[in-house]
Formats: sequence, C-alpha cells, structure tokens
Amino acid sequence: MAELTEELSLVKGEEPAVPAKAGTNGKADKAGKDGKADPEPATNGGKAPLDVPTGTPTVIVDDLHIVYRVYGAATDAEKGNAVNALTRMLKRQGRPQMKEVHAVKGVSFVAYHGDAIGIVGRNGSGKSTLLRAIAGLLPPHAGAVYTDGQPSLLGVNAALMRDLTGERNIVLGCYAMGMTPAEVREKFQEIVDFSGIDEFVQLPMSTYSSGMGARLRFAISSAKTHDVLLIDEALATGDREFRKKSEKRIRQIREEAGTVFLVAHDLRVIEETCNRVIWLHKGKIKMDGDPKEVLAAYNKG
Ligand SMILES: Nc1ncnc2c1ncn2[C@@H]1O[C@H](COP(=O)(O)OP(=O)(O)OP(=O)(O)O)[C@@H](O)[C@H]1O
Repeated sequence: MAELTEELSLVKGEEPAVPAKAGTNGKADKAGKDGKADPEPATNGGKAPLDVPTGTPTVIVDDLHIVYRVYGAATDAEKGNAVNALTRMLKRQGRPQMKEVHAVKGVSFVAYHGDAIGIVGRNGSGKSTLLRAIAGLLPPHAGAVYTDGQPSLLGVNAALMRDLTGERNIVLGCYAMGMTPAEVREKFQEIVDFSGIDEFVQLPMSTYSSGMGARLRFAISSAKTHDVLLIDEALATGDREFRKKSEKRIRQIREEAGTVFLVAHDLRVIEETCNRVIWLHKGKIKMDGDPKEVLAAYNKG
C-alpha cells in the first residue's frame, strides 16, 4: 500500500524525489507488450507498434466448447416439484447432483488486426462466456482458442479495489496493464478527464454508482492500446455523450492495429462501432458477417 501511495504522489507530481524507473513496484518490469522489460519508460503511450499489418489473424477460435458444471442443481425429474424440494429441506438433504450447462457449442472463427467484432444474441446465448473464454478465463471443454498478443477483458477489472480511491485505482490499474511509471504519469489526467468522475476521483470506488465505476474502468483500460480488447456491456451504463466518446476510443484502438470484441444489447452501438458482427444463438454461430446484414437478420428473427 505504501508503494502505491508513493507511486500516486509521483504520478501527481507531488514528490519527485524517487526516480521513476520502470520496475519500482515489480509490476512495471513487464511493461512491454512482448513481456520484455522496457528500459526507457518514456514511450509512445502504451501504443501497439503501428507496423502490424491489418489482416493478420489475432484470434483463432477453433471448434470451441465451453461447459459449466453446476453442483447441487435440480435433476430434470425434480424440476418444479415443490413437494420434493420441501421434503429435501426438512430432511436437510443436500443436492449431490452435478448438472452441466453447455454454453458454447462448437464455435469457430478468425479475427484480424483492425477488426471490431460485435457479438449479438438473446439472453443466455453464450456471448459473455465466449468473451471470457477468449480472455483465457474459462478453460475449453473441447476445441481451442489461439491469440496473438494479450487479450484483456476490459483490461483491469480484476485489479481494481473498491476500498481504494479512484486515483489509486488508476495507478493500480495502469500498472496491472503493464504500463511504466512514465506512461502512467502521462495518461493520469487524461483518464480522469475521460471518465468524467471529476472530484469523485479522490473518493473510494465503493462510493461510486455502477455507471461511474464502469466509466472509470473503461477510461483506464482504454488508456493503453490492447492487442485484443474484450468489452462486455461496458458502454451500456454510460450516458449518450460517454457512449460517443467510447465509440471514438474504440475506433482509435482499431486504427492502432488492435482487435476489439464488443458485447452490447444496444444494437446501435454495435452498428456504429463494428465492422463485423457475430450472431450467437444457443451457443452456436447463426451468422457472421457485415453488421448491416447480420443485424437485419437478427432483428427479423
Ligand atoms: N457461472 C455459470 N455457471 C453455470 N452456468 C452459467 C454460468 N454463466 C453462464 N451460465 C449459463 O451459460 C449460458 C450462457 O450464458 P452467458 O452469460 O454466456 O450468455 P449471454 O449471451 O452473455 O447472456 P446475457 O445476454 O443475458 O448476458 C446460459 O445458459 C447461462 O445460464
């Protein structure tokens, strides 16, 4: 914690006594996208190399199956049977049964540098599960996901801490994404401005509304160019102005040779931001292609 306070002072230019070298907190050593240490912190602001040709595959999903195991689930015979449920409760019997939910069923596609891919589908069609699998957070039951570069599910979700102030979380989140102290200093104010949380930045994140938290997370995670950025409904919580800013930021990430996956129930966001749409239905791809065509078909059926 003391280290974080020190880093925050440095970022805000309060105590420049400690030299801002990469590696002061052990995390910033891994600044490079390729995992190599960054000897000179002042870089191009965390941007990906611009010489990556678009059209190069970044994500290959090959016949992917994801299965959740739910322990203690009701068997089919028990479904809706109140007498059984009551008897079990009175006898204090547990439910040893294990039920499998086959959430993604044989999905295959290839994503390229510069792609922004919208994923649409009804509730429970497997959109979030697919994103989590691409991020490497869920093991495939069968098939595989290959990625070129580091996929980030909105970058910093795991790193942020509710009890810390917004400003401390900015520093923490930036380090978690592998930015150097110099990059954090360069981006700090921009992140605060983009999030629009103003003076709330000095308060713990536990005092934020869910929209404010989501805006700060998006501002932090998009301050760095990701090889593969996965965004799940993050833009839904923002107001119209924030959505416009976010769409612009996503376009920037694409131009900088990244790949963006976007799950949003608001189809306008998808249509305005993405160059390709995948329609998932009951865990399978129903359609994959041009946003206008796929969304027209999706709206019909
Ligand atoms: N942690 C979990 N454990 C068990 N089953 C799960 C879990 N998460 C999701 N599921 C199930 O997997 C299927 C796909 O869920 P998923 O959340 O990926 O769908 P989605 O398309 O993102 O839905 P939504 O639009 O409602 O967010 C659903 O049947 C859901 O009930």
